[in-house]
Amino acid sequence: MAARRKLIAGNWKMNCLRAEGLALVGELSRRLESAKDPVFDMLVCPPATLVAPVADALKGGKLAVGGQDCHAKEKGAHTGDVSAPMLKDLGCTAVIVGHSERRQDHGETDAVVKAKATAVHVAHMTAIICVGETEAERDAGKAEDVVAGQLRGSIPQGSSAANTVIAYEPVWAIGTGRTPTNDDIAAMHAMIRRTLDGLVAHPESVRILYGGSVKPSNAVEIMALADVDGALVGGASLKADDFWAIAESCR
Ligand SMILES: O=C[C@H](O)COP(=O)(O)O
Repeated sequence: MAARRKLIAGNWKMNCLRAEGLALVGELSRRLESAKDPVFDMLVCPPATLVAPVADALKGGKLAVGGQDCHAKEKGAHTGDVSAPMLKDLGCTAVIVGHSERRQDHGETDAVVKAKATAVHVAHMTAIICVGETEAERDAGKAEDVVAGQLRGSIPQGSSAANTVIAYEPVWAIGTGRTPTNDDIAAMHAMIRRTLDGLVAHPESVRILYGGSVKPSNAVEIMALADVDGALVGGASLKADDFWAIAESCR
């Protein structure tokens, strides 16, 4: 099996003013730059308002910067939106697409997510494509079918480990303090890996992140599961100590 380097990604969502965000990345960057041979890559995805100052502060360093969303079009009359080339222009290397909060709050369908992921690829960045079932879907025994359907609908042709990361985030685990059992996470990640066969080149090389109430106290066991190649962290990514502890849980 191809070695997959862990990715610890922080999704700040709609949090942080400038001073807070710059202090957070200052601390994380200081730790990352002085870490000896870290076994993980680290990425922060600030709100659109902070991408430029954060990217400027981190320029040339190891801590990468990404966007939380982008428009599918390169430019045009789309008030309030941000395009993939605009994020690239600021120094982003990745963009989260299809987060369940976008799917729920903005009605984003798999087709929309696929178009956005395509835009990210065209702009030469990595698309972090999010998938995950609701609690009702899990209770109905449909979790794997739902996630497989989202993968088939959201992953563009031409995707590979070089431009695509999958993030499995059960909707009911986001910000709730609840997580699936380790067996359930491992089973879902294995299913995702199987489903990637035929959708991406070299599926064994694609990183599959787990997201949903990851914190220092559960990170060691979750990061050790087969086919878990890192984490997409929300709340705990806003505290340098917690986010760093999650990263250090990678072996
Ligand atoms: O993108 C991150 C996820 O939605 C997880 O959020 P959370 O760690 O606050 O549960």
